[in-house]
Amino acid sequence: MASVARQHTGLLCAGVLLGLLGVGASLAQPWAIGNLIVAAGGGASMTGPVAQLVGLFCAGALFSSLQAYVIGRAGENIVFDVRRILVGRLLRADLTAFGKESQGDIFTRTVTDTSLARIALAQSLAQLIVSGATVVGGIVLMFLIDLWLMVITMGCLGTASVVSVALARKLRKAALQNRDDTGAFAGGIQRVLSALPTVKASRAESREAARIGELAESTRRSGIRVNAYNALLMPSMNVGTQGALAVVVGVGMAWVARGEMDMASLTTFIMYLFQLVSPLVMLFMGVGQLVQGRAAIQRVDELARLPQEGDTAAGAPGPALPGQLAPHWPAVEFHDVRFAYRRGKREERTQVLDGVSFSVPTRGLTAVVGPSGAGKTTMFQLIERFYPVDGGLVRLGGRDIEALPLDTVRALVGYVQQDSAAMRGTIRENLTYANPHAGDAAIREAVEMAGLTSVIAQLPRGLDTELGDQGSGLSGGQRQRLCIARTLLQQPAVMLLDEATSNLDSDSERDFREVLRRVSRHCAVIAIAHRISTVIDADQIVVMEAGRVRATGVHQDLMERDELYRRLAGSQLHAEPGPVAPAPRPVPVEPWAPPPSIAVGWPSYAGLAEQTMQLRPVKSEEHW
Ligand SMILES: Nc1ncnc2c1ncn2[C@@H]1O[C@H](COP(=O)(O)OP(=O)(O)OP(=O)(O)O)[C@@H](O)[C@H]1O
Repeated sequence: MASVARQHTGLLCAGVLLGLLGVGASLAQPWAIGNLIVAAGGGASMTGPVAQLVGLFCAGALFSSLQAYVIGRAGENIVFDVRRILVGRLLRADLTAFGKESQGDIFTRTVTDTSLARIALAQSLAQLIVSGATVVGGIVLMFLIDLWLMVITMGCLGTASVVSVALARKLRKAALQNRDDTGAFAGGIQRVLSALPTVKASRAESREAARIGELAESTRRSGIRVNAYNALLMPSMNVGTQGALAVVVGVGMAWVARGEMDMASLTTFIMYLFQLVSPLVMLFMGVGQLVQGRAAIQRVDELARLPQEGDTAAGAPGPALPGQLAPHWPAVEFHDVRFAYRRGKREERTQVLDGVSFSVPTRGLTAVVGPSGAGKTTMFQLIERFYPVDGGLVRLGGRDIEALPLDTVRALVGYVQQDSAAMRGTIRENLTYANPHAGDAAIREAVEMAGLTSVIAQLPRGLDTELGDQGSGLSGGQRQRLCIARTLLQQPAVMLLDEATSNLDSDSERDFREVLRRVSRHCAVIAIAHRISTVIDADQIVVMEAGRVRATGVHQDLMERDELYRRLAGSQLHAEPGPVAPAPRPVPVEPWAPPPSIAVGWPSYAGLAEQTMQLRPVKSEEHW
């Protein structure tokens, strides 16, 4: 934050300069009043002193309002830059580090803490400088009027300052605690709001209300502590100035009575003392705000230091587009890959992949099956390079993915996640998310391929229908197909489908198998499937168990030689109603011709759609 603030030094300095000019105008006012008293007492013309006074009033008002505007503007510029940088760093954050943070706390740091930091960096800092200058200027002028009255004043104010500094220290600690408590409260709210149906279905409203109530209570307690220290800070200064005023008036009047001081000097001194009260209060208010702001700045800086995805190959030269994936290399290869997740602040390791090796050809359907927790999704996340491998090698088109720019890896690989992530926004925005330049014809065809045409036709605003958070407004199956269409529009070289058929009924699943077959003629499709029937005719099936590849082969082959596969397939194929699954049929792989670029890497959608038009129209939403 400090480095961002430094970029706005010009505006900040201009604000401070205007403030100092305002200070000069205010400090000259008692002197002008002194002149007025002398002129009135001596019977001289008062026009000059009155004009002086009016000029100083106007200049003071003008400079202080200009200062407020300029400083406010600098503050907004600083917070804008900080938020822009923060958002960029959050979106590029390393997933392991990101996963350790509470999203509610991240939200609080990005929105509220940046605002508090703005107040501290711009307003409070300027207030401190300007008020400090007023106090110092006032003290010097008072010193010139009378040394001993000044010593009395400094004694009272000094005592009050010692108390105030001690209070400011305590205030900072309390403010930091309060910011952390507010972050935890926001995290609690975010946690339940993102799972509201689960909360209701589990009848956990009261429990959650109590839990969040406790977080709110902690925030209240630390907030009260902040207020208490804040409340003590200003009066401690006020007591000092009031004490000084009482002593100065008493002693000064005695000196005037004895003829040791003239009335005009005492009046000017007292006016300076009065003038000190407000800047002193502002000074300590500024200290309070700055102290609270420092706590916020500390939290913003911590967030900005979130580790980033390492793009070791960001500037690496060389081929990057699908058209340049060497045809003689497999699309994806795993060589003895080992990987462990790191959990919690202590980075405890959970070994998930333990020497995984297999390869996927540039065309055709590869299915990955295995019991829950075997590491199938993790494998996909490594292909997307969400995490670096701990050992071994993942290759894409024959190249180590660590040596490819991240952007290229993610352009080459399309990923339909297990939980079908859709977002708030229109259906069109969701569809074109990975390819914002997709035209209407391409959208229509991707929608047709994913079997969404009739669903969208029934919506009043069609593609422009707004979806709620996480794509609410569509059924689970429709959301899943929306994500498939989105990935189709991306035209990837490798398409990863994680349980993409889990929400489809058996008729729709049959149609989807047909789509898979079509798509797999144009790119490598890797599909995780719990339903063996979806991938029974895959060109290759990889059986995973406990982080290892147990066997690879085609259905019939695996039925004969792998016990786990036989068990998985046997229980499902016998348990599932409907027609017996067809015998494995190798997919005819079309001769490969390297497409020139990602944009044209796929054949025209028209061709693909023509072959898949026979997708069964959806009769009702329930069927999906
Ligand atoms: N972000 C994470 N942090 C820590 N451990 C994780 C994380 N994600 C997954 N795991 C662990 O890794 C293991 C493998 O998970 P993964 O999701 O890859 O399994 P899977 O085979 O896809 O399971 P399923 O078929 O149920 O989706 C599990 O034991 C899980 O607990």
